[in-house]
Amino acid sequence: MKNIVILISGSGSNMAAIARTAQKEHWPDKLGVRVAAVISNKPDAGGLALARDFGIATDVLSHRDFASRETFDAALLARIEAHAPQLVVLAGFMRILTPGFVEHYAGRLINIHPSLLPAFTGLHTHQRAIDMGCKVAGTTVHQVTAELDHGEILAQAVVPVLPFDTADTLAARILTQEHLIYPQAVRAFFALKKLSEA
Ligand SMILES: Nc1nc2c(c(=O)[nH]1)N[C@@H](CN(C=O)c1ccc(C(=O)N[C@@H](CCC(=O)O)C(=O)O)cc1)CN2
Ligand SMILES: NCC(=O)N[C@@H]1O[C@H](COP(=O)([O-])[O-])[C@@H](O)[C@H]1O
Repeated sequence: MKNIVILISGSGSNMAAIARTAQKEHWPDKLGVRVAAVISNKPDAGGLALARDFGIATDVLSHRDFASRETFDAALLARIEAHAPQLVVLAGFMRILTPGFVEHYAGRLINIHPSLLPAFTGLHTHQRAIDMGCKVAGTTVHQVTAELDHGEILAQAVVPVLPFDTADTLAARILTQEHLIYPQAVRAFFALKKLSEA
């Protein structure tokens, strides 16, 4: 069985979209792939309850309990390794990961970012797009590298920015697209991996 570990910090709707797709498409039986665990750096992340509803193991490791990014990342890596993942998925995980952590998972660590990278790296992407007068916005699935939001782009989806959009209305429109492209990107990762091993 090939394991996926998903890291979250909040509501976990992208995690749930992946778990729901895995369930609906019978990934464990058909692909030999399963979501083995969901790990949050926030004890109150709503996504933890969602994961439990899917019968997925959950874990919490608060970054506040560590003196440095490096020590947090080392402890996080140990928790992830307990599930021996072939793929680590960041889904609303809101911590910048250290180069050592990223190096360990190079090529099998992905993220979804709510902008059309390379535009609007970092935070508050929706408001920044509105403030700039963008007519389109969107979301990007990318490989995670040490440089924030700069890894190889794997998938993107575009949405219109409407005249009276707020950050919340734009975020909701983007989220709908994220729930479609992220599960597809995860499935494609394993399909490509299978082809490369053939
Ligand atoms: N080394 C990398 N780490 C992470 C990446 C990446 O590409 N390389 N992607 C991010 C996800 N992300 C945007 O998609 C992102 C997450 C968090 C932050 C950030 O500034 N975090 C602050 C804390 C913010 C908070 O706790 O609310 C921080 O870590 O100090 C920017 C972009 C995941 N990690
Ligand atoms: N920089 C990272 C970032 O902002 N990620 C964004 O957080 C949301 C998570 O929602 P979810 O917790 O419901 O999946 C998603 O829109 C994702 O693109």
